Amino acid sequence: MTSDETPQGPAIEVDGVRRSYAGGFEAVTGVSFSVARGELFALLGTNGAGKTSTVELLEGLARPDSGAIRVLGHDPYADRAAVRPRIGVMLQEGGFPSDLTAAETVRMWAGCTSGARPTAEALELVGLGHRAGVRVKQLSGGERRRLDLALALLGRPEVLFLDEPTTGLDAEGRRDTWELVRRLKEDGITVLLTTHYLEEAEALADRLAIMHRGRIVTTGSTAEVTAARPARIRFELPAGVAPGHLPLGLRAAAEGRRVEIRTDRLQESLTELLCWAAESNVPLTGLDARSASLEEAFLDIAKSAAEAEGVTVS
Ligand SMILES: Nc1ncnc2c1ncn2[C@@H]1O[C@H](COP(=O)(O)OP(=O)(O)OP(=O)(O)O)[C@@H](O)[C@H]1O
Repeated sequence: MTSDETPQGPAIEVDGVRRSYAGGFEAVTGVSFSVARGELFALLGTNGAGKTSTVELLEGLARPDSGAIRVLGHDPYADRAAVRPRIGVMLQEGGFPSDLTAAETVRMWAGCTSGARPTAEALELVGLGHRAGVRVKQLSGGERRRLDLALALLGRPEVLFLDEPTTGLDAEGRRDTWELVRRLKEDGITVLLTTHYLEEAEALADRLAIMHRGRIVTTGSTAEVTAARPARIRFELPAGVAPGHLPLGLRAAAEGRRVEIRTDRLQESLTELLCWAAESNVPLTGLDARSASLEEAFLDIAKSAAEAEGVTVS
């Protein structure tokens, strides 16, 4: 262990990082966040927000123009030899020779990984034990993603980078991967996840950051990110009862008999609505009350960021 490494310090620290590409386009414009050991942190964002550009810096594949990055206490670019054996990277496209079997692929990869798990263990870990002898080209898309994951886990990493791990998987494959990621977390692995699936971040992340145009627009737990967004109550009024009959305090938008109320005080508004319905003897068909989802928060954030830039989003 080197002097700059604190065992209890964050697994990842990013401070004021900027990255430009040839031609001067700045894709990452001053990003800061930190990820505690054993935490799962999700990096979300609109298309082209700069997630991949940021993650590549953390993986030591490029050097930031300015700002500082520490992964397990080291600069991942300057000190790549110290960091690389301790991280696992699951790429979006594995790109293996398609004529090799799953087991041969793992063995080939193990040849360049220090302290690699045995092949059978790596395949079992991702539920591919029974597919060891199958050629890569005969694996399903979901199985190939799991093979990508087996390779990322081969060196027993302390920090795992998952880039869109469930893209192309069906609902069951996605749930299986989530279970696996949860188990890895229970084993104490720190995970940095990028995903376009907000429900994936909602299901897995301890904390998350939403990026837009190279910067972090909001960060926190799902509950913190959604807390600032209004909750929603929906129902249908019976014929003969107009939305105008609702209590004045409830800001209701109506379309025919369907009513939607947006509120920052879900419990109070719901109580007010239910008391009114009981007193007035009005049945509320299809009543549904819920806090804002991460998806709503994300869409709101993307919309306000675009509006601030003068772009209209429908
Ligand atoms: N090699 C490159 N040269 C020039 N510009 C680039 C390069 N790579 C990415 N960019 C630009 O940098 C910006 C951020 O790209 P990046 O791939 O980091 O975003 P992202 O958030 O990962 O996007 P997505 O969700 O669409 O994959 C985009 O505008 C992209 O066009």
